[in-house]
Amino acid sequence: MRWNIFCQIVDNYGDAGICWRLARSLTSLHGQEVRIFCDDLPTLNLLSQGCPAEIRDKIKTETWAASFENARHPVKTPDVVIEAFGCHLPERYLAGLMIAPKKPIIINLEYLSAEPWVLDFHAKASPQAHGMPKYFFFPGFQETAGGILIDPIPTEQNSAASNLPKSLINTWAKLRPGAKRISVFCYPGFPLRKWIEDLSTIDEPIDVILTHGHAELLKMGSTESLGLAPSIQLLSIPFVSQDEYDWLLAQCDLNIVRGEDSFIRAQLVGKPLIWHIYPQDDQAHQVKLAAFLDLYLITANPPLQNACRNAMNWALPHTWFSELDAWTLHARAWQTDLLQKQGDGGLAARLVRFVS
Ligand SMILES: Cc1cn([C@H]2C[C@H](O)[C@@H](COP(=O)(O)OP(=O)(O)O[C@H]3O[C@@H](C)[C@H](O)[C@@H](O)[C@H]3O)O2)c(=O)[nH]c1=O
Repeated sequence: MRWNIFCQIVDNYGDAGICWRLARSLTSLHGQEVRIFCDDLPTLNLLSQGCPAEIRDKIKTETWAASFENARHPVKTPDVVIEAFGCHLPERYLAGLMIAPKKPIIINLEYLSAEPWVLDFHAKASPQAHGMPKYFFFPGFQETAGGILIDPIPTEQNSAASNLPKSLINTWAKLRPGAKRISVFCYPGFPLRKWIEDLSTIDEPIDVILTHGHAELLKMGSTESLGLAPSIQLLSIPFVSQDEYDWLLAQCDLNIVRGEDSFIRAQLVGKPLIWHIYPQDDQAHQVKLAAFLDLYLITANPPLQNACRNAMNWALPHTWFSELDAWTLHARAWQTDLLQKQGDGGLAARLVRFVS
Protein backbone atom coordinates (compact mmCIF):
# COMPACT_ATOMS: atom_id res chain seq x y z
CA MET A 1 0.00 0.00 0.00
CA ARG A 2 0.98 3.62 -0.52
CA TRP A 3 1.08 5.71 2.64
CA ASN A 4 1.25 9.51 2.98
CA ILE A 5 2.25 10.65 6.47
CA PHE A 6 1.64 14.31 7.33
CA CYS A 7 3.97 15.65 9.97
CA GLN A 8 3.62 19.16 11.33
CA ILE A 9 6.32 20.01 13.80
CA VAL A 10 4.90 21.81 16.80
CA ASP A 11 8.26 22.06 18.56
CA ASN A 12 11.29 19.96 19.47
CA TYR A 13 12.01 16.59 17.84
CA GLY A 14 9.23 14.22 18.87
CA ASP A 15 6.77 14.81 16.02
CA ALA A 16 9.47 14.15 13.43
CA GLY A 17 10.98 11.37 15.55
CA ILE A 18 7.70 9.44 15.71
CA CYS A 19 6.78 9.99 12.05
CA TRP A 20 10.22 8.81 11.00
CA ARG A 21 10.10 5.76 13.24
CA LEU A 22 6.67 4.84 11.90
CA ALA A 23 7.78 5.30 8.29
CA ARG A 24 10.84 3.20 8.98
CA SER A 25 8.80 0.33 10.42
CA LEU A 26 6.20 0.46 7.65
CA THR A 27 8.83 0.22 4.92
CA SER A 28 11.47 -2.03 6.40
CA LEU A 29 9.24 -4.46 8.31
CA HIS A 30 5.98 -4.34 6.40
CA GLY A 31 7.02 -3.63 2.83
CA GLN A 32 4.88 -0.50 2.52
CA GLU A 33 5.62 2.52 0.32
CA VAL A 34 5.84 5.67 2.42
CA ARG A 35 6.08 9.40 1.80
CA ILE A 36 6.34 11.88 4.63
CA PHE A 37 5.16 15.44 3.99
CA CYS A 38 6.70 17.66 6.61
CA ASP A 39 6.50 21.41 7.27
CA ASP A 40 10.07 21.38 8.65
CA LEU A 41 12.31 19.18 6.54
CA PRO A 42 15.59 20.15 8.28
CA THR A 43 14.27 18.75 11.57
CA LEU A 44 13.01 15.60 9.87
CA ASN A 45 16.37 15.19 8.14
CA LEU A 46 18.16 15.57 11.47
CA LEU A 47 16.13 12.71 12.92
CA SER A 48 16.49 10.47 9.90
CA GLN A 49 20.20 10.99 9.30
CA GLY A 50 21.47 8.04 11.34
CA CYS A 51 19.03 5.53 9.89
CA PRO A 52 20.69 2.76 7.84
CA ALA A 53 20.86 3.87 4.19
CA GLU A 54 19.01 0.81 2.89
CA ILE A 55 15.98 1.84 4.96
CA ARG A 56 16.30 5.60 4.53
CA ASP A 57 16.54 5.45 0.75
CA LYS A 58 13.14 3.80 0.54
CA ILE A 59 11.30 6.61 2.37
CA LYS A 60 10.43 9.78 0.45
CA THR A 61 10.52 12.98 2.44
CA GLU A 62 8.86 15.99 0.88
CA THR A 63 7.71 19.49 1.72
CA TRP A 64 4.17 20.18 2.86
CA ALA A 65 3.47 21.97 -0.44
CA ALA A 66 4.64 18.97 -2.50
CA SER A 67 1.56 17.12 -1.25
CA PHE A 68 -0.80 19.32 -3.33
CA GLU A 69 0.44 17.72 -6.53
CA ASN A 70 0.68 14.23 -5.04
CA ALA A 71 -3.01 13.76 -4.27
CA ARG A 72 -4.17 14.09 -7.87
CA HIS A 73 -1.25 12.26 -9.44
CA PRO A 74 -2.71 9.05 -10.87
CA VAL A 75 0.13 6.77 -9.78
CA LYS A 76 0.82 8.49 -6.48
CA THR A 77 -2.65 8.62 -4.95
CA PRO A 78 -2.24 7.08 -1.51
CA ASP A 79 -4.16 4.16 -0.01
CA VAL A 80 -3.64 5.48 3.51
CA VAL A 81 -3.18 9.02 4.81
CA ILE A 82 -1.85 9.57 8.32
CA GLU A 83 -2.54 12.85 10.08
CA ALA A 84 0.14 12.63 12.78
CA PHE A 85 -1.03 14.04 16.10
CA GLY A 86 -4.23 15.42 14.57
CA CYS A 87 -2.50 17.84 12.21
CA HIS A 88 -4.87 19.23 9.57
CA LEU A 89 -4.39 18.06 6.03
CA PRO A 90 -3.68 20.89 3.57
CA GLU A 91 -6.90 22.02 1.81
CA ARG A 92 -5.35 21.67 -1.63
CA TYR A 93 -4.26 18.11 -0.88
CA LEU A 94 -7.74 17.21 0.34
CA ALA A 95 -9.27 18.82 -2.76
CA GLY A 96 -7.00 16.59 -4.88
CA LEU A 97 -8.10 13.47 -3.02
CA MET A 98 -11.76 14.37 -3.56
CA ILE A 99 -11.37 14.00 -7.31
CA ALA A 100 -9.07 10.97 -7.14
CA PRO A 101 -10.73 7.83 -8.57
CA LYS A 102 -9.96 5.76 -5.45
CA LYS A 103 -10.37 7.32 -2.01
CA PRO A 104 -7.81 6.60 0.69
CA ILE A 105 -8.53 5.80 4.31
CA ILE A 106 -7.50 8.64 6.64
CA ILE A 107 -6.03 7.86 10.06
CA ASN A 108 -5.75 10.42 12.81
CA LEU A 109 -2.74 9.12 14.74
CA GLU A 110 -3.13 10.40 18.29
CA TYR A 111 -0.73 10.93 21.19
CA LEU A 112 0.27 7.97 23.32
CA SER A 113 -1.62 7.61 26.56
CA ALA A 114 -2.10 4.90 29.18
CA GLU A 115 -5.48 6.38 30.18
CA PRO A 116 -8.27 3.75 30.12
CA TRP A 117 -10.71 5.93 28.06
CA VAL A 118 -8.38 5.58 25.08
CA LEU A 119 -9.53 1.97 24.64
CA ASP A 120 -13.11 3.12 23.99
CA PHE A 121 -12.08 5.57 21.30
CA HIS A 122 -9.34 3.62 19.58
CA ALA A 123 -10.13 2.61 15.98
CA LYS A 124 -13.49 4.41 15.99
CA ALA A 125 -14.75 6.17 12.87
CA SER A 126 -14.83 9.95 12.69
CA PRO A 127 -17.47 10.93 10.09
CA GLN A 128 -16.29 13.74 7.82
CA ALA A 129 -18.14 16.24 5.62
CA HIS A 130 -15.90 15.25 2.69
CA GLY A 131 -17.13 11.66 2.95
CA MET A 132 -13.73 9.95 3.03
CA PRO A 133 -13.39 7.32 5.76
CA LYS A 134 -11.44 8.60 8.75
CA TYR A 135 -10.55 6.79 12.00
CA PHE A 136 -8.90 7.61 15.30
CA PHE A 137 -5.86 5.51 16.10
CA PHE A 138 -4.70 5.65 19.71
CA PRO A 139 -1.26 4.29 20.56
CA GLY A 140 -1.23 2.62 23.96
CA PHE A 141 0.26 -0.02 26.21
CA GLN A 142 -2.76 -2.26 26.50
CA GLU A 143 -3.41 -5.11 24.07
CA THR A 144 -6.60 -3.49 22.76
CA ALA A 145 -5.01 -0.06 22.13
CA GLY A 146 -3.08 0.89 19.00
CA GLY A 147 0.25 -0.34 20.39
CA ILE A 148 3.60 1.39 20.62
CA LEU A 149 6.39 1.89 18.12
CA ILE A 150 8.89 -0.80 19.05
CA ASP A 151 11.15 -0.75 16.01
CA PRO A 152 14.05 -1.30 16.20
CA ILE A 153 13.77 -3.58 19.22
CA PRO A 154 16.93 -3.04 21.30
CA THR A 155 18.73 -6.37 21.43
CA GLU A 156 21.56 -7.42 23.73
CA GLN A 157 23.77 -7.36 20.69
CA ASN A 158 23.10 -3.80 19.54
CA SER A 159 22.96 -2.45 23.11
CA ALA A 160 26.33 -4.03 23.99
CA ALA A 161 29.07 -1.79 25.40
CA SER A 162 31.32 -2.82 22.51
CA ASN A 163 28.98 -1.07 20.05
CA LEU A 164 30.18 2.35 21.19
CA PRO A 165 29.16 4.85 18.48
CA LYS A 166 31.86 7.11 17.01
CA SER A 167 30.04 10.23 18.17
CA LEU A 168 30.36 9.12 21.82
CA ILE A 169 33.98 7.91 21.85
CA ASN A 170 35.32 11.08 23.50
CA THR A 171 32.67 11.12 26.21
CA TRP A 172 33.05 7.42 26.93
CA ALA A 173 36.79 7.84 27.45
CA LYS A 174 36.00 10.19 30.36
CA LEU A 175 33.57 7.90 32.20
CA ARG A 176 34.81 6.61 35.53
CA PRO A 177 34.80 2.84 36.02
CA GLY A 178 32.23 1.86 38.62
CA ALA A 179 30.42 5.21 38.51
CA LYS A 180 26.65 5.16 37.98
CA ARG A 181 25.52 6.75 34.71
CA ILE A 182 22.53 9.01 34.29
CA SER A 183 21.46 10.51 30.97
CA VAL A 184 19.45 13.72 30.86
CA PHE A 185 16.95 14.72 28.15
CA CYS A 186 14.30 16.94 29.73
CA TYR A 187 12.39 20.19 29.15
CA PRO A 188 13.58 23.51 30.57
CA GLY A 189 11.00 23.33 33.43
CA PHE A 190 12.81 20.42 35.13
CA PRO A 191 14.71 21.63 38.25
CA LEU A 192 17.91 20.19 36.86
CA ARG A 193 20.42 22.23 38.77
CA LYS A 194 18.86 21.54 42.15
CA TRP A 195 18.40 17.89 41.20
CA ILE A 196 22.07 17.44 40.30
CA GLU A 197 23.20 19.36 43.37
CA ASP A 198 21.18 16.93 45.46
CA LEU A 199 22.68 13.99 43.58
CA SER A 200 26.07 15.14 44.76
CA THR A 201 24.98 14.52 48.38
CA ILE A 202 24.70 10.81 47.60
CA ASP A 203 27.91 9.14 48.55
CA GLU A 204 28.58 7.47 45.24
CA PRO A 205 30.41 8.43 42.02
CA ILE A 206 27.88 9.42 39.38
CA ASP A 207 28.51 10.47 35.78
CA VAL A 208 25.73 12.65 34.41
CA ILE A 209 25.48 12.68 30.62
CA LEU A 210 23.74 15.78 29.34
CA THR A 211 22.25 15.41 25.87
CA HIS A 212 22.58 18.16 23.30
CA GLY A 213 21.63 21.61 24.62
CA HIS A 214 21.24 20.59 28.25
CA ALA A 215 24.47 22.15 29.49
CA GLU A 216 22.82 25.51 28.81
CA LEU A 217 19.99 24.55 31.13
CA LEU A 218 22.57 24.40 33.89
CA LYS A 219 24.42 27.45 32.62
CA MET A 220 27.42 25.34 33.40
CA GLY A 221 31.06 25.63 32.54
CA SER A 222 32.31 22.63 34.47
CA THR A 223 31.58 20.50 37.51
CA GLU A 224 33.74 22.83 39.62
CA SER A 225 31.97 25.99 38.53
CA LEU A 226 28.67 24.51 39.72
CA GLY A 227 30.19 23.84 43.11
CA LEU A 228 29.42 20.12 42.93
CA ALA A 229 31.13 17.44 44.97
CA PRO A 230 33.80 15.50 43.02
CA SER A 231 31.53 12.44 43.16
CA ILE A 232 29.61 14.04 40.29
CA GLN A 233 31.00 14.40 36.81
CA LEU A 234 29.00 16.30 34.18
CA LEU A 235 29.54 15.41 30.54
CA SER A 236 27.89 16.92 27.48
CA ILE A 237 27.28 15.02 24.27
CA PRO A 238 26.22 16.19 20.79
CA PHE A 239 22.87 15.36 19.21
CA VAL A 240 23.28 11.73 18.16
CA SER A 241 21.20 9.56 15.83
CA GLN A 242 18.07 7.78 17.11
CA ASP A 243 19.86 4.41 17.18
CA GLU A 244 22.87 5.90 18.97
CA TYR A 245 20.55 7.49 21.49
CA ASP A 246 19.05 4.02 22.10
CA TRP A 247 22.52 2.70 22.78
CA LEU A 248 23.17 5.50 25.25
CA LEU A 249 19.91 4.74 27.08
CA ALA A 250 20.88 1.08 27.34
CA GLN A 251 24.28 1.98 28.76
CA CYS A 252 22.91 4.17 31.58
CA ASP A 253 21.59 3.19 35.01
CA LEU A 254 18.86 5.81 34.91
CA ASN A 255 17.53 7.97 32.10
CA ILE A 256 15.63 11.20 32.30
CA VAL A 257 13.50 11.30 29.15
CA ARG A 258 10.69 13.45 27.82
CA GLY A 259 8.10 13.71 25.01
CA GLU A 260 6.82 10.42 23.68
CA ASP A 261 9.52 8.68 21.70
CA SER A 262 12.41 8.87 24.18
CA PHE A 263 9.93 7.78 26.86
CA ILE A 264 9.21 4.55 24.98
CA ARG A 265 12.83 3.96 24.02
CA ALA A 266 13.87 4.17 27.69
CA GLN A 267 11.32 1.50 28.57
CA LEU A 268 12.42 -0.74 25.73
CA VAL A 269 16.02 -0.83 26.98
CA GLY A 270 14.74 -2.01 30.39
CA LYS A 271 16.27 0.72 32.54
CA PRO A 272 14.74 2.97 35.22
CA LEU A 273 13.42 6.21 33.78
CA ILE A 274 12.12 9.55 34.91
CA TRP A 275 9.55 10.77 32.43
CA HIS A 276 9.52 14.53 32.18
CA ILE A 277 6.21 14.51 30.35
CA TYR A 278 5.41 17.30 27.87
CA PRO A 279 3.70 19.98 29.96
CA GLN A 280 0.18 21.05 28.96
CA ASP A 281 -1.63 24.21 30.12
CA ASP A 282 -4.66 22.37 31.47
CA GLN A 283 -2.45 19.97 33.48
CA ALA A 284 -3.65 17.08 31.31
CA HIS A 285 -0.08 15.75 31.46
CA GLN A 286 -0.48 15.02 35.17
CA VAL A 287 -3.43 12.75 34.44
CA LYS A 288 -1.41 11.00 31.72
CA LEU A 289 1.56 10.52 34.01
CA ALA A 290 -0.65 9.11 36.76
CA ALA A 291 -2.28 6.68 34.31
CA PHE A 292 1.12 5.48 33.15
CA LEU A 293 2.36 5.02 36.71
CA ASP A 294 -0.73 3.00 37.61
CA LEU A 295 0.15 0.54 34.85
CA TYR A 296 3.91 0.65 35.30
CA LEU A 297 3.79 0.02 39.03
CA ILE A 298 1.08 -2.63 39.17
CA THR A 299 3.55 -5.33 40.25
CA ALA A 300 5.91 -3.11 42.30
CA ASN A 301 6.10 -3.37 46.09
CA PRO A 302 5.09 -0.31 48.18
CA PRO A 303 8.63 1.08 48.78
CA LEU A 304 9.40 0.90 45.05
CA GLN A 305 6.01 2.39 44.19
CA ASN A 306 6.76 5.34 46.46
CA ALA A 307 10.25 5.77 45.10
CA CYS A 308 9.09 5.76 41.46
CA ARG A 309 6.18 8.08 42.08
CA ASN A 310 8.43 10.50 43.95
CA ALA A 311 11.15 10.39 41.34
CA MET A 312 8.68 10.96 38.49
CA ASN A 313 7.30 13.94 40.38
CA TRP A 314 10.78 15.45 40.67
CA ALA A 315 11.48 14.62 44.31
CA LEU A 316 15.17 15.10 45.03
CA PRO A 317 17.24 11.96 44.36
CA HIS A 318 18.38 11.38 47.97
CA THR A 319 14.75 10.58 48.87
CA TRP A 320 14.47 7.59 46.49
CA PHE A 321 17.93 6.71 45.18
CA SER A 322 18.33 3.73 47.52
CA GLU A 323 15.57 1.97 45.53
CA LEU A 324 17.48 2.19 42.24
CA ASP A 325 18.59 -1.47 42.24
CA ALA A 326 15.05 -2.70 42.88
CA TRP A 327 13.85 -0.29 40.22
CA THR A 328 16.35 -1.77 37.74
CA LEU A 329 14.90 -5.25 38.25
CA HIS A 330 11.42 -3.84 37.88
CA ALA A 331 12.37 -2.02 34.66
CA ARG A 332 13.67 -5.27 33.18
CA ALA A 333 10.49 -7.10 34.07
CA TRP A 334 8.43 -4.25 32.57
CA GLN A 335 10.50 -4.42 29.37
CA THR A 336 9.83 -8.16 29.03
CA ASP A 337 6.14 -7.70 29.65
CA LEU A 338 5.93 -4.78 27.23
CA LEU A 339 7.63 -6.69 24.43
CA GLN A 340 5.36 -9.64 25.06
CA LYS A 341 2.25 -7.46 24.86
CA GLN A 342 3.58 -5.87 21.68
CA GLY A 343 4.63 -9.25 20.34
CA ASP A 344 2.25 -8.81 17.41
CA GLY A 345 4.57 -6.08 16.04
CA GLY A 346 3.21 -3.12 17.99
CA LEU A 347 1.82 0.06 16.48
CA ALA A 348 3.09 -0.29 12.91
CA ALA A 349 1.81 -3.86 12.59
CA ARG A 350 -1.55 -2.98 14.17
CA LEU A 351 -1.94 -0.05 11.77
CA VAL A 352 -1.21 -2.23 8.75
CA ARG A 353 -3.71 -4.84 9.95
CA PHE A 354 -6.31 -2.18 10.69
CA VAL A 355 -6.21 -0.53 7.28
CA SER A 356 -5.96 -3.88 5.48
C1 LIG B 1 18.57 13.61 22.77
C2 LIG B 1 18.33 12.96 21.44
C3 LIG B 1 17.06 12.61 21.04
N1 LIG B 1 16.87 12.00 19.83
C4 LIG B 1 15.52 11.65 19.37
C5 LIG B 1 14.79 10.61 20.14
C6 LIG B 1 13.35 10.95 19.77
O1 LIG B 1 13.04 10.35 18.52
C7 LIG B 1 13.37 12.45 19.63
C8 LIG B 1 12.82 13.14 20.86
O2 LIG B 1 11.44 13.03 20.89
P1 LIG B 1 10.59 12.96 22.20
O3 LIG B 1 11.24 12.07 23.14
O4 LIG B 1 9.20 12.62 21.80
O5 LIG B 1 10.68 14.41 22.85
P2 LIG B 1 10.55 15.93 22.28
O6 LIG B 1 10.29 16.79 23.40
O7 LIG B 1 11.71 16.28 21.44
O8 LIG B 1 9.34 15.91 21.32
C9 LIG B 1 8.00 16.17 21.49
O9 LIG B 1 7.19 15.45 22.23
C10 LIG B 1 5.90 15.30 21.70
C11 LIG B 1 5.09 14.46 22.62
C12 LIG B 1 5.30 16.65 21.42
O10 LIG B 1 4.12 16.47 20.74
C13 LIG B 1 6.18 17.39 20.49
O11 LIG B 1 5.64 18.63 20.18
C14 LIG B 1 7.56 17.47 21.02
O12 LIG B 1 7.68 18.38 22.06
O13 LIG B 1 14.71 12.82 19.43
C15 LIG B 1 17.94 11.72 18.99
O14 LIG B 1 17.76 11.15 17.91
N2 LIG B 1 19.18 12.09 19.38
C16 LIG B 1 19.44 12.71 20.57
O15 LIG B 1 20.62 13.03 20.86
